[in-house]
Amino acid sequence: MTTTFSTSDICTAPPRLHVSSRFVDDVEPGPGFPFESGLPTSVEETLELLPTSAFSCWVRDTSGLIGFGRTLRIRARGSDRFTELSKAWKAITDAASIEDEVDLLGSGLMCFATVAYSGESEVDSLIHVPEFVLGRRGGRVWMTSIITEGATPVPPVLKSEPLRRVTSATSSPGDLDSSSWADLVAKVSQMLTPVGDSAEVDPFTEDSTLRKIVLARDELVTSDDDIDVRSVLGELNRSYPSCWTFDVAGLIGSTPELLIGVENARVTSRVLAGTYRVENDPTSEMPAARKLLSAHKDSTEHAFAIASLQRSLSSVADDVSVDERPHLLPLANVIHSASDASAHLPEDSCLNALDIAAAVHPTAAVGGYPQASAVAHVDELEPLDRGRYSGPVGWMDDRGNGQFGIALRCGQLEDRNRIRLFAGAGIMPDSDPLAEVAETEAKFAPMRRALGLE
Ligand SMILES: C=C(O[C@H]1C=CC=C(C(=O)O)[C@@H]1O)C(=O)O
Repeated sequence: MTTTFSTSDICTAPPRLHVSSRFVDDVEPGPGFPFESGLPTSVEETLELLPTSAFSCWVRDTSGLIGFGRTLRIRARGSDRFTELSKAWKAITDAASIEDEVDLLGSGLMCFATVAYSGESEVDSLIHVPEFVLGRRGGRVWMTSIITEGATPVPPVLKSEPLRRVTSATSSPGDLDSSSWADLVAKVSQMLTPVGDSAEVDPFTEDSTLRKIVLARDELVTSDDDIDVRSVLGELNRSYPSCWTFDVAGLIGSTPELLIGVENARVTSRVLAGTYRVENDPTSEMPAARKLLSAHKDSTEHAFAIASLQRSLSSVADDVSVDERPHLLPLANVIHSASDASAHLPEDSCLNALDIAAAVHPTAAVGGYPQASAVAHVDELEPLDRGRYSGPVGWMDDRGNGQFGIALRCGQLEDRNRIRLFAGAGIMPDSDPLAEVAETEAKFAPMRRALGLE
């Protein structure tokens, strides 16, 4: 049974969780061995072992965390959603007893989390604590069990069930069709003030002139049969191995953008802004992408995204450094301009990965530039509630470590056979509305393909 708590319930009476992590790749099949037909050797084989619903996932290439069963869920809404969830998580971790023979990133007590983009959203932000976690990192496989004090642990025996590809999906426009969205792009680009060709972007400027706004659109995909989420995740992981493929509370996707990673006080982030649409093959189109992404519109858009991260990350971390020049990140559907950043948490910092995500959200990749004025306009101009799209999605542990991606290239499951897809684009003063529509089409492509639509 799933129990969803408010953050105040948790802080008033934190449940005592018992946590145990052990390796399962050196255990002989027999009593206590969790797999009916041997240790899974790939992400696909692992997905086949899961129930068709009620699981969570954060996987990149062959490493990651897959949770199933539910020990508890915590929800929050409004502008304090980050602080409230973080406080509740700290209360839980303080009360927990943990045995962790694995001691790898993601072992021990952990939770998955997904946070709404806006404090105005009517969608819950959630922490989800699974009953079991299968982890794979550095060639090792482990299992964690997380149970509430007094509950009897029932060790699982996982049976394989083939993934069912989605074959009967159809799509329809969401809140705005593409031509109304193009009209909105045209209106918004008129509201923005260009910067000069040679202007440096100063991260610490107090200038509030509006330069960039990210606008999103949605699309509804419905299928005759239930959507086998395991199959969607398998497709995404296979086609986008360098992205973080996730499913948390039915928010499913594969994001190329790491908002924040925290590992033993080292903070990392991957900033993306500037997009080239791949026509056929990303490798042969790299020169064309380089040309487009180094031109004024995309290079300024990228500079805004870096400036915004530098400013917000400096408020919580020391030694913030960003790549001197962006690099190209080729994916099957698009090529992005990307910069990697790193920083260190001060020794006396008691912030966890969710706190750091809160400090940098929303970046210019999903809000705009400068942050405060852009965000107010997004809420006012967009007719849709983004829900958890473009918010932080990922996991964290009891030591403050964790990884949060920006929930992009994703959809929110609304029913067993219905999912709402989201995609957005950074609008600049010189944006061409039809090119921005085409860019969002390219950003829908990973989910559409995984749902059998393209
Ligand atoms: C808002 C999205 O992408 C962002 C991330 C990378 C590049 C972007 C761009 O070039 O506009 C967007 O800022 C999305 O995928 O929905």
